[in-house]
Amino acid sequence: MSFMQALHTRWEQADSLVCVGLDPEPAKFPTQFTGDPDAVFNFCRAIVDATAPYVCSFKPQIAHFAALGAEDALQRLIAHIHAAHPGTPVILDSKRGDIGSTAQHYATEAFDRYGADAVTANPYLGRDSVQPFLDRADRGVVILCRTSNPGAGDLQDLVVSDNSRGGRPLYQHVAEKVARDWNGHGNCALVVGATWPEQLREVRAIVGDVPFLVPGVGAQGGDVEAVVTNAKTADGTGLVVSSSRAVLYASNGADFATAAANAAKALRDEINRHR
Ligand SMILES: O=c1ccn([C@@H]2O[C@H](COP(=O)(O)O)[C@@H](O)[C@H]2O)c(=O)[nH]1
Repeated sequence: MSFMQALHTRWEQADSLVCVGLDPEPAKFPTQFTGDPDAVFNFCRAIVDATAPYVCSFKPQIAHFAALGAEDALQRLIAHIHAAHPGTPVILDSKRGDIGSTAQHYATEAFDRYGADAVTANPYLGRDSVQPFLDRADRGVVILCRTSNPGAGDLQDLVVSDNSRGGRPLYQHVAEKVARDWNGHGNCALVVGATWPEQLREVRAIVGDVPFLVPGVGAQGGDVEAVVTNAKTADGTGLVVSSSRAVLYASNGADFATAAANAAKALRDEINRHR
C-alpha cells in the first residue's frame, strides 16, 4: 500500500489526524532508563506502543537520533512500527535537499535504509533536487512550505514575482508549484506550521486536497481549533497534526507511557471536536 493510501486508511480507521513526533532527548527520559544502553530505542518503542491506537502516523526526527549516534535505534524503531502497528505510516523528518545526484542517496537513505513511508524535503534547490523522492511513487514527499518556527517569514514571506502574475509570498509559490507541477504521482504533501493559521488557510485555498503535515501544536503553542478550521479538507481530513515534546514528555515518571497515550488521545479528541 502506498503512503497516501495508508494515510487515508488510517485517518478513517483510527478516526485520528494525530501524528506523534519521536524526538528522543535522553535527559528528559524517566529514571528507569538511566544506564540502559538501548534507552533511545526502548523509550521510543514504549511511546509508540502506548500511543499507536490514537495516531494516523509517527514522525521520527532524524537529528535527534543521529546526534546521539543512534541511527541503528532509528532503523529498529521504524521496523518495529511496521511490524507491531502495520498500516501506520512513518514520516522520516530529515528535511533533505541537495543536487539530484546526492538527493538520490538521501532517497535511498530514507526509504531503503530506514524503511520510511514518507520523508520531509526542502524545496529550495528546485525540482531536480526533489525528483529522486518524487520518483518513488509509493512513498510520500512532504515538502517544506511555511514552517512553524518564529523566523519562518524571513525568507518564506518574501514577495516574489514569477513574471506571469503579480508578486506573492514565496511559500505560496512553493504551494502552487508542488500542487500543480510536482505532484504527478499524487505523493506530495506540504509542511505548514500550526503557529500560522492565516497561512494555513491561504495554502489550503491554493492546493485543494494536498495533505498538510502540521507541526507546532503542543510545545510551540499552535491553536488546534484554528488549525483544523482553517486547513481541513472538505471531508474533514487532509491534516497530519504532529506533536512531539507535549506527548513524549507528558510525564517523566514511571507512568510516562500512559501519560503519553493520554496526551495523544486528548489531542485526537480536541482535533475531532473541530472537524
Ligand atoms: O516547520 C516545522 C517543521 C518541522 N518541525 C519538527 O516538528 C517537531 C516539533 O516538535 P514539538 O516538540 O511538537 O514542538 C520537531 O521534530 C521539529 O523538528 C517543526 O517543529 N516545524
